[in-house]
Amino acid sequence: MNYLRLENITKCFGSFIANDAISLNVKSGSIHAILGENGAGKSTLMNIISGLYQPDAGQIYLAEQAIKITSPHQAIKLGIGTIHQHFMLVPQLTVTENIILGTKPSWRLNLHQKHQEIAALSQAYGLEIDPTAKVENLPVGIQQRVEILKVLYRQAKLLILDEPTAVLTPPEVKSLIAILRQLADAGNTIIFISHKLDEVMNLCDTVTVLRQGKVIATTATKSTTPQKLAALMVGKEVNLQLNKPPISSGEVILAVQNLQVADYRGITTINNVSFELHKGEILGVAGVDGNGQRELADALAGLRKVKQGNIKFTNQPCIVGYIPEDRQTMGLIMQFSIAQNLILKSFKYLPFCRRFLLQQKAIAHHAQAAMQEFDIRATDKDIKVSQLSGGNQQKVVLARELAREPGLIIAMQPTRGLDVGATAAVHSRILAERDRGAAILYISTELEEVMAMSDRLAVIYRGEFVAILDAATATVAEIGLLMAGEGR
Ligand SMILES: Nc1ncnc2c1ncn2[C@@H]1O[C@H](COP(=O)(O)OP(=O)(O)OP(=O)(O)O)[C@@H](O)[C@H]1O
Repeated sequence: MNYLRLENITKCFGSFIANDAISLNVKSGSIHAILGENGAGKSTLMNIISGLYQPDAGQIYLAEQAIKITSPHQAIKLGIGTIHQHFMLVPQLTVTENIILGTKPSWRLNLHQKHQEIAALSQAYGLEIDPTAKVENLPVGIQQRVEILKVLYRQAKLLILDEPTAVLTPPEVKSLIAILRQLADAGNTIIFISHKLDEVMNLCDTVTVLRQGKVIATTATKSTTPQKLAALMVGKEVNLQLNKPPISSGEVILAVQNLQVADYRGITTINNVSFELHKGEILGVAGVDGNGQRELADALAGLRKVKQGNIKFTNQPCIVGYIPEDRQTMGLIMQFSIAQNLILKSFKYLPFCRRFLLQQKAIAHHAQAAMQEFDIRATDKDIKVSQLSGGNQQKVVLARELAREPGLIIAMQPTRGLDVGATAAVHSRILAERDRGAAILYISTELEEVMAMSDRLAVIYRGEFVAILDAATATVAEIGLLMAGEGR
């Protein structure tokens, strides 16, 4: 039986057709993947199913009943639970408060009891969390868990997960996959949006590929391959192999000695970190999310105070390109246009500013060139970045940070949310920066990615570099142990 059936769903933004007569059958108790390039229309479609957007045309059937989903609240009442790509949490509230927010309160709210309930729920699903912690103080990976628990708390029958593994560590991904299989076996229906083809192949029963707002194909995962899926998404063959030229590194660009950095609470989260980074070299930082990566990156970018130790740039001045972990709060001004975001670090200088006046022609020209080079898909350079798909927002950050030919690049999860084609493009672009002579710190929780990209690989655990290894000879097993605080 089809649990969800979409018939000719169409959604336009102005003259742009984001979803073009999409028809889709999602079987009851199945895990159904939706694949597509950045901007293909996946999130728009999911926003329609979760009641955030109203379609301009088409019909939705739930358990073969024609329905209208007029609001997110109604979607929840219908048993549709969505975990969005960008979190929908209230940062100032605690984990428990976020989870119970919007649910029907009993006549007297017993927060202590609710904390216990959430703790039990999180333990039952292996998603450990402190129910009393404030969400704004949690790392991205943990915030994701809150989103998942929020949906599970509401006992949704149809779960929509928009790139849920993008922020999870390999063990967390493994446990999430097991949870999702378990939920599907128990009769829940799951829609899974991901750019990770291996995950789709491992987890999902069926996959639908979207391209430019249209359904291109629907197929059983067992009768396809990652290569075929990539080609369907992009419309041409994609090389999924990384082509890395041999390293030719030079002088030391950055020397870090006994670095100590505290987090927002004053608690030391980077301790005794020392390393050197050379011209033309990629030093990877592998580690489980929340082990001090964010504080390290912020300190190197000059955004966080150094408690002890020192950071020395040997060539002064050194332009630093910083690709932060969270593009929406740290990387972009969401209400600014693409063109404005692209000059945030250079608007004071020529050719963008002359005699205190912004030079609109130069800004427009720069935006057009960057959009072409980084394949930023948008109808116009002047649209707000809030209207871009997640992947295209990330490309705006990359385009801005790499434009000034930085001597040091700090890249934190630079391919998060990018489709296979865009990921391959970012990898080759960062490798080209390395060949140009940039020193690159590549921080990622994606172990295979960081191993493939790096020349040397530092493993971070509880704020310390527990080892710096040659990436060519290090093994996944060895790094996995070090990441877990063992095998030192
Ligand atoms: N509110 C909006 N206003 C205008 N255009 C929009 C809006 N939301 C989405 N779009 C456009 O619709 C298209 C589809 O976007 P959508 O977010 O659905 O893509 P996606 O497949 O989820 O991409 P990604 O993988 O990058 O998240 C994009 O070109 C985007 O710019």
